[in-house]
Amino acid sequence: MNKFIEIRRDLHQIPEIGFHEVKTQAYLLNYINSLDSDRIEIKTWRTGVLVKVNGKNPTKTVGYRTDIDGLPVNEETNLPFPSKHDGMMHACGHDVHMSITLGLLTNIVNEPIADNVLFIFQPAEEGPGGAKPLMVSMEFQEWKPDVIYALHIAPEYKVGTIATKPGLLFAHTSELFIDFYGTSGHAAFPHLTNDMIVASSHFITQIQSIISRNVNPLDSAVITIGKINGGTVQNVIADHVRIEGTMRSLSAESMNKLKERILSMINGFQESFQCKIKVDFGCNYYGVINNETITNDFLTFAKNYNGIEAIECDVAMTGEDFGFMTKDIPGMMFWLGVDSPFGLHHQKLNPNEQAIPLTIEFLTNFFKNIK
Ligand SMILES: CC(=O)N[C@@H](CCC[C@H](N)C(=O)O)C(=O)O
Repeated sequence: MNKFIEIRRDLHQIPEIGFHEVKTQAYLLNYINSLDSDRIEIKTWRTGVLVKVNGKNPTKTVGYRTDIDGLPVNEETNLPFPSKHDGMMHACGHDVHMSITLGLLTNIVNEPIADNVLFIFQPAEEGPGGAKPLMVSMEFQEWKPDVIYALHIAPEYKVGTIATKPGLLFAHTSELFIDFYGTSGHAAFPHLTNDMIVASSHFITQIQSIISRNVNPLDSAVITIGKINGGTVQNVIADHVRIEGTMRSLSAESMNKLKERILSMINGFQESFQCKIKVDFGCNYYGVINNETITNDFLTFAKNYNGIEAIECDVAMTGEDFGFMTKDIPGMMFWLGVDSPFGLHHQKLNPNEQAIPLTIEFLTNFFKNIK
């Protein structure tokens, strides 16, 4: 079996959530240290790893970033190498991202290019966000790349497909955590209580009108509530409900509008339902904005590469803290086809591993041709 498919299977078994990637970091360091080259310099940053491969005749540093965290999803793939961590899974493909990065790193170490290459194994992409604090760290600043690349697996595309576009590729995001506090009591005497199931249910439906009535229809936004918790038993009125969600928008202005409207609805709901409501916007990511020239050059190379079908895709409402990197450093991200019948964040996500060796070979050749 291909060595990097084996590595992907090892990493698949040890998913860890953001800033807890302890076993993952140890696994990565163990592999990177085995490369044993005097061109390599290694630093750790929290649970992440930075690896600089010094070039033969460098005029710049080219960055390549992979995320390394898993998700709190209960795996149901039936694969022979399932997650060993209960309730955790690499359901966003970061195991595939890491193994491709290790393959590219190995090839660049074996056949260095002219420029330095910085490999960034970044923690906490799914939350609370590793890119922003990493970028202000001394470790990153000392080796800051001049240009930066990254990929994300795309279950909906066939293996061999690469999709991207210049400009906005991934949306601006903000998490949304809201707690409703009322008064509990007997289910038969609602007039003596203040029912937070009723208040939060109205709120959940009403916030969807922000999308249809407050956001410019020529712009786009999404509000998704993915989790509701509240109440104790069927005949007691709930005095606390917590809802958890995420918001997406195509513009930073619309994201501000979403937050503004949520806050003003909260004021109204506190008044009309006579309750206390607390909101926390959690982690916020800037949209991934691909540099025009870098992306067009990448697409031209990919379109002419044997075995790759390169297409220009639409913007997606997914989020990525790689957006903080493309905000500051010229760079680009692309979707990589992995042909899984189940999508990102699904408990049955099953990427086709043949994408791993193919992408390592493609990226190695691409890096050799970076001007
Ligand atoms: C590629 C991908 O799926 N990214 C995540 C990023 C999540 C950011 C944050 N935790 C949030 O929920 O807003 C996504 O859900 O798009």
